[in-house]
Amino acid sequence: MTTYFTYPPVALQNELRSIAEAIVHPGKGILAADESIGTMGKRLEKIGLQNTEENRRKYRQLLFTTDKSVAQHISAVILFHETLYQKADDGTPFTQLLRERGIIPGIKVDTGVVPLFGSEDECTTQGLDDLGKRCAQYKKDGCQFAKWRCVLKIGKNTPSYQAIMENANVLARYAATCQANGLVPIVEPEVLIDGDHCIDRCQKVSETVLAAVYKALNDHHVYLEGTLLKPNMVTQGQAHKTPSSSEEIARATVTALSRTVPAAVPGITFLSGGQSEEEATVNLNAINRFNAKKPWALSFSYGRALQASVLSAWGGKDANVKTAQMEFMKRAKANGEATLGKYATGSAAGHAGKEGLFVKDHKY
Ligand SMILES: O=P(O)(O)OC[C@H]1O[C@](O)(COP(=O)(O)O)[C@@H](O)[C@@H]1O
Repeated sequence: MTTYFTYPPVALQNELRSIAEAIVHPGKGILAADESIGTMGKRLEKIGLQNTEENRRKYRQLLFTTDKSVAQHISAVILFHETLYQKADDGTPFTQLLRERGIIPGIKVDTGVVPLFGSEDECTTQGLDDLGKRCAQYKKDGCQFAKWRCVLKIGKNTPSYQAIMENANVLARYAATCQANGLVPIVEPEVLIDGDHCIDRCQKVSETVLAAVYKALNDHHVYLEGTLLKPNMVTQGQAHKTPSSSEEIARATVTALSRTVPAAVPGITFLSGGQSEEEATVNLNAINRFNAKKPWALSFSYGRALQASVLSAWGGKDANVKTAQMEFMKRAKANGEATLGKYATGSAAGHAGKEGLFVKDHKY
């Protein structure tokens, strides 16, 4: 086995590291607004809107024209390809709106999940073929980071060796390609919440998956200081009978991460994965309050848990835009406080309340 390789140039290392560190600045986290067209359709359907390009544009405009003070809690936004090139009503490109607010634009670069042949309904994520070319273009167009999501499922026999190894390797190839083009890769191996498993099983699966991911990142010479991890929190399955407390979730999550994620990684930005807005905030707060060795920033990269109240307050009506933006501010502030372990439970009641955001058998 050869261990020879060349380090990326120092200037590239510094650039990647400083982008990653800015994203996980204390008190801040990421808005994941990169829902693919299909997923966005499901969100819009809930408020009675058609999944048209114009409705998707109007919704993202609402988010990105929120008062500039939102940048006290939101450091970065993940965009979908279509959104990156859209403009506000007055012609201002969305990327400019974000930059004016001091928010770093990023881009989802995977092209979705596909089944793994011969597996028990497991999948891998595709999009590697022209990734280098797309990353180079996205960097020119103002993106500073990228995201790629892999999905692992807990079942009696899953995740399988095949799924763990394939997804770890594809994440590593993606991460290396991003770094070669000046983009910080957000590495997202999501262990789904679907199932009736207990929290211990989720912890063991998360540890096994993360250990494989970091082995693959090392094999592919990925510069860890210029990466971020976007994992699931360690929780019981959605259909498990007894719920875990936020302290139990914090203990299991921090334990799994400390066993597998190198200290060189600057930050861990959790996905919300179907938790309600309040649960996602309370659990992040508990994770940050949990007393243990935690060498990385622990923050958020929430999609549903930052947007459920915004969407329901908006309801597709121009007259509700300001109220919906207030909801966004409220959740951003609450999660910002949670990154510091300073969120007071229940202090940011939202329009969507404690509504569960889990989508059973969702085909990602
Ligand atoms: O549209 P897709 O590809 O299904 O993406 C699903 C969503 O999952 C995420 O990775 C995490 O979102 P949640 O916080 O809602 O779990 C988002 O970044 C993304 O929008």
